[in-house]
Amino acid sequence: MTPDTKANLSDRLFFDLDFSTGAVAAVSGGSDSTALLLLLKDHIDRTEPAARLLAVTVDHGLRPDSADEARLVAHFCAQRGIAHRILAWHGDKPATGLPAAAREARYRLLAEAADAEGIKLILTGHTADDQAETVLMRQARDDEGRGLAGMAPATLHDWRTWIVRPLLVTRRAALRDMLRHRDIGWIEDPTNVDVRFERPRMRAALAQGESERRTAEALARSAQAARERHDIGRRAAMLIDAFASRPVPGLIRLDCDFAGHGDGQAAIYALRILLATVGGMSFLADEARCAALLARLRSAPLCATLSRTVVDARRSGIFLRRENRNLPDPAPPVDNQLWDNRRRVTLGGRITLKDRSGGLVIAPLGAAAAGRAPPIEEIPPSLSRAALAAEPSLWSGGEQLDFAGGNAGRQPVSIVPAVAPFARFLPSFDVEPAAAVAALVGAPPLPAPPFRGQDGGRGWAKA
Ligand SMILES: Nc1ncnc2c1ncn2[C@@H]1O[C@H](COP(=O)(O)OP(=O)(O)OP(=O)(O)O)[C@@H](O)[C@H]1O
Repeated sequence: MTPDTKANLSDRLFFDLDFSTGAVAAVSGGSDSTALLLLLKDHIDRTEPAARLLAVTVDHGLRPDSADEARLVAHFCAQRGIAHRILAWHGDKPATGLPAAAREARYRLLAEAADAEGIKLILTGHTADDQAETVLMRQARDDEGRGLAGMAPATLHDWRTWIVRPLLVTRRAALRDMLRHRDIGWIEDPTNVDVRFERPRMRAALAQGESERRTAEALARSAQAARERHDIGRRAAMLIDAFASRPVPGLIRLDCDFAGHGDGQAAIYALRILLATVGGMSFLADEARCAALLARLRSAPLCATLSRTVVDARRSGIFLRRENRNLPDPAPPVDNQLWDNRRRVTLGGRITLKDRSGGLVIAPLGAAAAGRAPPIEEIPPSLSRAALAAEPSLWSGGEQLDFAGGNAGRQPVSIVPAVAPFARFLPSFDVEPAAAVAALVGAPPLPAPPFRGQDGGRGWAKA
């Protein structure tokens, strides 16, 4: 690859990214993330030399060589004048679900590194080959639905840091050619060929013939599924805007007409998101069960529970509230913790030693305190009280200080609503319904998107 085409490539990959707060590049030292770092450095040097660039390597401590590999990346960065940090994953490593736990820890550490520098953008080196593997793995698991969209071009982490995958449209072979041309080596992670794991198995299977055709087909399928997923999210957001309201914290009311709306598919998607939000679930409510519930809601009053949410349909509306079971036990507030997945807890600067040493706890408001809440017009008091009882409240020595529906901001702890299924990871496909639900439940608005202007063909949904 000539220097000229390299410049073209980096411009095409990064031209629309907002580097105003800088960027963290997630670099494992493999070919993809090494290429990402070089192209990014080249782009920033040429177009935005004042923008900060920080490379971060996570040492998962899962292989004997991992610390040495992280130091190799540090050396590589030092040679090029790129700031670099190594972050180690401490703590217990689970016996099952290790790749998923490692990924969670990796994104948490990357986000902490970005936060510490005031950076709002993290870039990873996922390629078109990774995307094809993801789609084929999901297909092999019989996930024929919207999961076939694969990885989103961007994902919002913890409702505040964007993780962007600018290489998602670029083939690994092209990146490796670029590295070879510049005489730059990379680390081969032995886990990538360890067939005990699903992805290496898929990679090996893909390499066994017709790989180009199968990859191209998988990518086309993914692009189509991404369009469909964005579209249904947009329609679901319209229904949420039009039919849902929040009479009191913890209680969502849907107009009865929602159940009979002509766009049944979007109504099911909206219901899946709303049930997960109200129930504090990190994944959407089951599609088939929501479809059945919606059908029943069309014909009769009912009271049912799904996704930890009580669905109480009456003539005056369809009401959703968190069921009163399995609420979190009273516990001292922890910074950036999700309480019941429904509230984000942030410790303010004014928190004192006494507060920290056990004086403060977060616990459900409970039936007694909820019973004292004033009635709300047109809302059956039994419903609003049951919803309020499951809301978090701040207590000190048995005395109730405030609850999340009140003016919690004046307390040393802020407890703000979160959109449970998207609170940790929000794929860009779902920004429209996430924004609609955030407005509904009083969660903070979404941060500005990571792309400037048009989406550069990434399938990005503008919030
Ligand atoms: N140890 C690491 N340190 C920093 N970044 C990493 C590390 N491992 C992976 N990454 C980042 O994640 C990208 C994808 O890596 P890889 O495909 O190995 O991870 P994955 O677990 O399959 O992906 P995902 O994290 O989305 O599931 C890399 O290109 C790199 O940007």
